[in-house]
Amino acid sequence: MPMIEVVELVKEFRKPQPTTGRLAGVRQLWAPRRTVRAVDQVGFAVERGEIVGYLGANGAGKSTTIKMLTGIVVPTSGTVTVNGLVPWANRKKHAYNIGVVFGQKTQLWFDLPLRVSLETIRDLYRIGAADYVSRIDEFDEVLQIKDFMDTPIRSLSLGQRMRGDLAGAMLHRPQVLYLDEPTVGLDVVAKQALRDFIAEQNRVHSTTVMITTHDMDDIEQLCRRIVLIDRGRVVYDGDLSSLKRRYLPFREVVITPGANADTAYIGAKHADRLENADGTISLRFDPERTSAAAVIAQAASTADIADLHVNEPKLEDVVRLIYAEAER
Ligand SMILES: Nc1ncnc2c1ncn2[C@@H]1O[C@H](COP(=O)(O)OP(=O)(O)OP(=O)(O)O)[C@@H](O)[C@H]1O
Repeated sequence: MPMIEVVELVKEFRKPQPTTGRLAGVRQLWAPRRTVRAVDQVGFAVERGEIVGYLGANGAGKSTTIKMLTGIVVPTSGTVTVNGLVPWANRKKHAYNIGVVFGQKTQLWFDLPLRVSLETIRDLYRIGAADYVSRIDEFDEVLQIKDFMDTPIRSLSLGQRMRGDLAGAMLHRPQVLYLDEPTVGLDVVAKQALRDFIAEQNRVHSTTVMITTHDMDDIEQLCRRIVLIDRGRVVYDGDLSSLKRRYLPFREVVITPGANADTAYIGAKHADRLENADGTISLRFDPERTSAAAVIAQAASTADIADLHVNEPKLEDVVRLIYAEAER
């Protein structure tokens, strides 16, 4: 049985029609309501131990889906089971199965030191004293939370707070971890610590992870599988490399000609030739028709080459393309 199973999930909200002109804000209160379908027949299954990137443009329906998976929001129709439980119907039992981190807001007690927040979580989940100590030691190895255990949450830097939040979310060893924009606003060092921690929890404890993020490095480093939604519907579900191939099927060899090379002859079969402003020449090819090795060998036989490199499609470009399509 999959760890997370989502079938024909729908969530509709009633929203006032947008109003414009004078006193628009006040008139909005009486504006007729319309139904917005934030999540539209979404379905997917996640196996234990998978890390899935749940992606989509702003307003695509990511957070609403995660809220239904965590049990905070009840769907309009459709079913969800997480480790065999319906999240909104079995809230208490379900809470033991999941950990949640929202990058935008903390789950910890703002005025209390991290230590007190973690001890409160320990007591809420009835974690034994020895387990608590060993888990804090384990978390500290990557997150270095012991450095600021006695600082109130409100005085922590964002990076420290997020490390504390992750420790709090994983303290009861949940089977599933939901992360909503976990690295937003963090510096590179803090981002890396978070990613290392998530990868390690997944590797050591087979924690199933669902992550929404606009940070493509999070995805590249953590997720092999992507579920992409657009206007509430799943438009792609598969591995990262196929996603790149589907949206950016071309690769290119970029050649810097030698000083005396006759650039007019640089080319290769099954490759389109583009002259770049910096004097380099791109040979763009479809990997289904030819290979980088063949393109390089032919180009090298046509002229003297000073340097070359192969450009792989970047996830960032793929996602930019998809999000731009979604906005049209
Ligand atoms: N409580 C709510 N009441 C009314 N409409 C809502 C509510 N929550 C979400 N929506 C609407 O549902 C749609 C999807 O929103 P959602 O927050 O799930 O998107 P998202 O993909 O998480 O976007 P973002 O990346 O901007 O967080 C949007 O049109 C949003 O305005």
